[in-house]
Amino acid sequence: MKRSDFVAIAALAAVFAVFPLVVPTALVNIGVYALIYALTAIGLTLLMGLAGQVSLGHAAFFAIGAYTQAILVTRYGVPLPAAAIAAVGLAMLAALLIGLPLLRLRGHFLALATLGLGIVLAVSVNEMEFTGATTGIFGIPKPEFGGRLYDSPEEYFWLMAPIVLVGLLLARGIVESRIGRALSAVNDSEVAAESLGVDTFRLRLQVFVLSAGYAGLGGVFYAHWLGVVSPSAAHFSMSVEFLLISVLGGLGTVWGALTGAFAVEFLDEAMREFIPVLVPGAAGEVQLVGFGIVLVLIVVLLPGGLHQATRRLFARRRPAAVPVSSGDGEPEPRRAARPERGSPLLEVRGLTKRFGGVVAVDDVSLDVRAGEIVALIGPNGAGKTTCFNMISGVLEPTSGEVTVNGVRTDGRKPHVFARAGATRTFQNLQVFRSSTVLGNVKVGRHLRSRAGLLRGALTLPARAEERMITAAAVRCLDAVGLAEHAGQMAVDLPFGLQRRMEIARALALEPDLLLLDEPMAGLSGAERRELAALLRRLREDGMAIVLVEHDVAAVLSLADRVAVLDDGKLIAFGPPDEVRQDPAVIAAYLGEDADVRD
Ligand SMILES: Nc1ncnc2c1ncn2[C@@H]1O[C@H](COP(=O)(O)OP(=O)(O)OP(=O)(O)O)[C@@H](O)[C@H]1O
Repeated sequence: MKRSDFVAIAALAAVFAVFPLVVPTALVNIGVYALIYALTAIGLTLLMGLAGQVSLGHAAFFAIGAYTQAILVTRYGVPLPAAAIAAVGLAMLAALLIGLPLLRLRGHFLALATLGLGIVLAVSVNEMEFTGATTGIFGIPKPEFGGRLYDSPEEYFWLMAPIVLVGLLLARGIVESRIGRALSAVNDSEVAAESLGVDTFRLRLQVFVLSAGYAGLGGVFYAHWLGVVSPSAAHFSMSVEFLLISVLGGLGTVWGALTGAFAVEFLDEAMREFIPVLVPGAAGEVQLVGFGIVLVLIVVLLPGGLHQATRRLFARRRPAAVPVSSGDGEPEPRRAARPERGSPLLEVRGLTKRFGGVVAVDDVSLDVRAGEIVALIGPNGAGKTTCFNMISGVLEPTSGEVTVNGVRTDGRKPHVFARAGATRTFQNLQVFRSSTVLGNVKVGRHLRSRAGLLRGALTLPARAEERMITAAAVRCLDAVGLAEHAGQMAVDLPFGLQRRMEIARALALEPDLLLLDEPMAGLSGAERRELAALLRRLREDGMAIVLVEHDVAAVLSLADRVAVLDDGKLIAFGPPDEVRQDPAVIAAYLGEDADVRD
């Protein structure tokens, strides 16, 4: 986490400390609601901004927290903190049960399911005697700790403020952590992040469960402040309010949850004050319409929320300074030894892919051994990329087997391929657009580091690992001659350098097997020679490399073996000299071109 975060937290702490002293009690009361909703919105901002998932029913988790707290405290006399742990735990459990089946699917299934959950819960609490039906549960006491009763808006504000600040701090920690980096990469290119070992489903599920935990805790504080929990806590309008807070604040940052909460609550209050002045005799509904119009205007004019507006005001241009030296003496985490040279790393058996009537890849079998470069060549549309996609888990084969390092990976997701010790680059570049060159390569260290959600949130235990990740990423950038560009935004690099950055990103994984899809495309002559030299060095180190390449001359001079695909079929597989004289290959692909035969 950045130093500026700690400065911001300290400044906020000071503001929160004096806020109840300098504003009237009625406004402090609004501030209390803002803090309760901010807590909920922090989780929602993480879910929507970081994990790229939408929840339309977050009030359900809020209500689960509020009702559980109310029932445990009023009916069973459970001490407040223990009840709060159970309440938050139950909200998280509900999210786990919903997320497990749904987050495997792409698209807006989670949004729909949470909408459904919200409706089911709102109707259920309204009907069930256990939850007090329409009247809800009364008599929830104000909290009392160490003989101090938190019953006034001022006291309650001071009780909640540190909790919200800690919640923000933890969320910031996650955004800046290994997990945050991986999720941001998923938002930019899911397939590339997966190919570097990021288990998208698992991370999204974790963030969803965490976001429900934040909502559950918001519900706990809501219950104690109101003293009553009624079905309105689970109402759809609550979910909308949480969404508005997150979107208005700005999904790009967890700070947005706090700004959004205060903006929405005070705006709400201002509307109640001013609309009757502007529209005499206006009742509550009209006030809400005005409130809605203002919000729509803000969202339309400021799609990035208040966060974006403040950034436009204060920020000049990124990027922040990034260390470009790898010489900080941090030891590398030990990696299992590379497989012995010549041992089989990739075994492909009978690989076939049909797209409707088209057989793009037809019964291809080949093997690749540690310490060799295999080139996959063939005319346009021969099936090379489809083959790569099946081998790397991006496409499910119609039939056939893929084994990497002894692990069956066919039909599994790309992160399984990565875990088996292999990764790939892409013909159409898959740059993590919202990140720097160094940030891109750091994602490549995902599997070579460990910090999970909790360690990321707590920041400090992950610091040493973060330094190692940076050092290793800089070394990989060095290897492809990009160290001086480390701090630049990846999208600002010219195409050729982006290609090299993708290779550095793949190298950061320290794979045993590296698949490169047209790595020479778009590179200058000098860059091609440098890349060839790098690939030879990697081969010397015992890495196995498979490349699809149209520069046949380069391929024949570089590869140990060449596989030739034509119309989905493997028509030749052997040393370059053999392949270039193969009549079938000459007829299908090489032709009589003197350059190639040279
Ligand atoms: N998603 C798809 N749906 C339908 N057909 C596809 C799909 N992907 C590839 N194909 C077809 O499969 C065949 C092989 O395509 P593929 O992209 O694998 O070839 P390639 O050898 O990589 O070609 P290039 O050198 O042009 O990249 C082509 O006929 C292509 O039209």
